Order: sequence, then C-alpha cells, then structure tokens
Amino acid sequence: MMLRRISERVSSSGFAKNWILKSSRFHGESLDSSVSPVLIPGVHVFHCQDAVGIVAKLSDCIAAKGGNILGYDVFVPENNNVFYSRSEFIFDPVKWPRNQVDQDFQTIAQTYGAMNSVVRVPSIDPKYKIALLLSKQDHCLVEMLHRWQDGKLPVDITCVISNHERASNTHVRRFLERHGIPYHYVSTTKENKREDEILEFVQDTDFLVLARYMQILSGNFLEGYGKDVINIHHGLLPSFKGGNPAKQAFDAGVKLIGATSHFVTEELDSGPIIEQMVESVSHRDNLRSFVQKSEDLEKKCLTKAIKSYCELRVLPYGTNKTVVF
Ligand SMILES: Nc1nc2c(c(=O)[nH]1)N[C@@H](CN(C=O)c1ccc(C(=O)N[C@@H](CCC(=O)O)C(=O)O)cc1)CN2
Repeated sequence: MMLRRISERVSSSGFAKNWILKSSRFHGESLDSSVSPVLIPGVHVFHCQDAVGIVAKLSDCIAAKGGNILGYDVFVPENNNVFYSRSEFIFDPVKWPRNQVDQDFQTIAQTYGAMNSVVRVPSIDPKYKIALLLSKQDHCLVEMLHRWQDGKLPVDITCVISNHERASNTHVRRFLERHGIPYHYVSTTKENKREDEILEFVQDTDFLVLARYMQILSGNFLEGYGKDVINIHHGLLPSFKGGNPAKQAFDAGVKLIGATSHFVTEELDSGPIIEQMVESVSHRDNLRSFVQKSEDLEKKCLTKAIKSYCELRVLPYGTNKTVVF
C-alpha cells in the first residue's frame, strides 16, 4: 500500500512542531560546550501489534543513551489490537551516534514485529526531496514556494512539472530560476499523459506533491513511482470528487466548504485523508467567493499536510485512513 512507503525511509529531515531546536542543553548545565554536550532533536514513529510494555521499551531505549523525551503520542484504537506512537526527544549524538539510534530502535522493532519504525534527526538527516506537479492554477505552488523560502517547509524541491506552459517572465518562472529549480513543461493530451517522461523527472524524489495537477495519474504511474504522492483537492472529500468541486458545492447549497489533502491512489480523490480545512459559507456567497475561499483553504491545507508528513506525523491506519499525530 502506498502509505507503507513511509516505513521504508529511514530518515528525512524536518522540525518537530512548535519548537525548532538547533541545539539544547539540560537546565543548569555549563554553556561551555567542552563541558556540556550539544543536544539535538530526534523523532521516532512506531507501529506494531499492541502489547504490554512497548512504551517502556521505547522510552528506555532513549533514556539508556542519555536522551530526554520532550513529547510522546500513543494511539491504540478500540477493537483493533494495534499500537501507534510518535516520540520527540533530544540526545547527544556523541553519546548516541546517528546509526546507533537506528540500530537500537530496529532491535525493538524486531522484538515486536513492527510494521513501521522510522527515526528522523532533522539536523543530521537529508531533507525530503520532492517534485511539485501543477496545471494552470499556481496559487498552491506559490504558497509552497514561499513557505519553503521562509524555511517553514523542510524539503528540497528538485523540480516543478506542469502540463501548462509559463512564460519565462512570470512570477513562478522567475522565482524558480532565482532558486535554481528546474521547470519542466510536459504538455498532455487525453491520449498521451506522458507519464514515462514525468517518471524520469521524479525518480530521485522521496515523494510527490500534486499542487492542482489536473491530470488523473494511472495505476501504472503510481506503481512505477512506488512512493507516496500527496494531492490537494479543493473540496471536502468524500463529497464533490472530481473536477470543479467548488461549483458542485455551490450548486448543492452547502453551508461549509473545504479543502482536503490526501494520498493519491488509482481511484480518483479516494486516497487516505491527511488534512482537511473548512470555512462557513452562506446564501450571501456566490460561486466566485466559493472558489476564492476554497483556494485560500487549499493553500493552508496542503502546506500543513506536507509539514505533518515531513515531521513523521502521518501514519497508515486501517485500509484507507491515517493516524496524524
Ligand atoms: N490517480 C489519481 N490521480 C489524481 C488524483 C487522484 O486522487 N488519483 N487527484 C487529482 C487531482 N484532482 C482533484 O483533486 C483531479 C484531477 C483531474 C480531474 C479530471 O477530471 N481531469 C480530466 C482532465 C481535466 C483537464 O485536462 O483539465 C481528466 O483527467 O480526464 C479531476 C480531479 C490529480 N490526479
């Protein structure tokens, strides 16, 4: 399943929510780095069959190497004998070298036959490499680029691919050129979606982001790519799948509109949901305000989903759901 890819990646980088620690020291310690260690943040996510003592084992693994847990989320669903956890901790990489962190957690993962066990140390591990795909509208892309530029999106953007051409003097093209990010115009037709060429461009990425890419990706493409693809749908799924969800919602007389970020599966707009955002609408709204409100929601929804994914907050749950810590 697409979501299993998360567990296949040992590391990536990103920042734990609400604190970005370049380094940290325990209270009362000397600031002289030759005396007190520089502590760096790490994140670990774990998914296995439920059993007694998992939290004790995982927290002892961190404490035994002098690590200090700053946050710990656990989820054990009702009537489902599975265990999910996500821990945030700081540690001294001199006392607990990066590869040893992986080995120590892997030993526990083997003990429990874990389905997922992934560690990430933002200040050491390479950032996720992503490619962005879009069609005509570029408001989601621009939002992603600006947040990336502000350092709020811990990724490396390897390229932008679009089935719509953009002149070299446009804001998007000028921004990409300034940052050395290639723009690939891959025109598509109903008969030829040129997926092989797109696959070539994205082979070296960790995951893909569809930022209003209005072409349905084939099962062959998704299988050939073999890693996660995240989409933003400008509607509140599962309602209003497909094209023009804002118009569908307007015609339906809804009082809430929304945006949904989800994993891409072969079936259109049906993959596991990662993030949703909503806003009230009323009889005073028209189609234009529906579209404007939807676009504002989808920009925020997509960037929050990507940030959560990069921070290892998103885990597969059941057949078509996610746990988002
Ligand atoms: N396999 C998948 N591919 C894509 C998904 C997905 O969930 N699974 N999400 C879409 C994005 N999308 C809505 O969010 C969407 C994209 C395209 C269409 C559509 O009807 N496209 C037409 C062509 C439209 C055009 O050329 O302008 C089509 O492909 O026939 C609906 C919804 C991205 N891909």
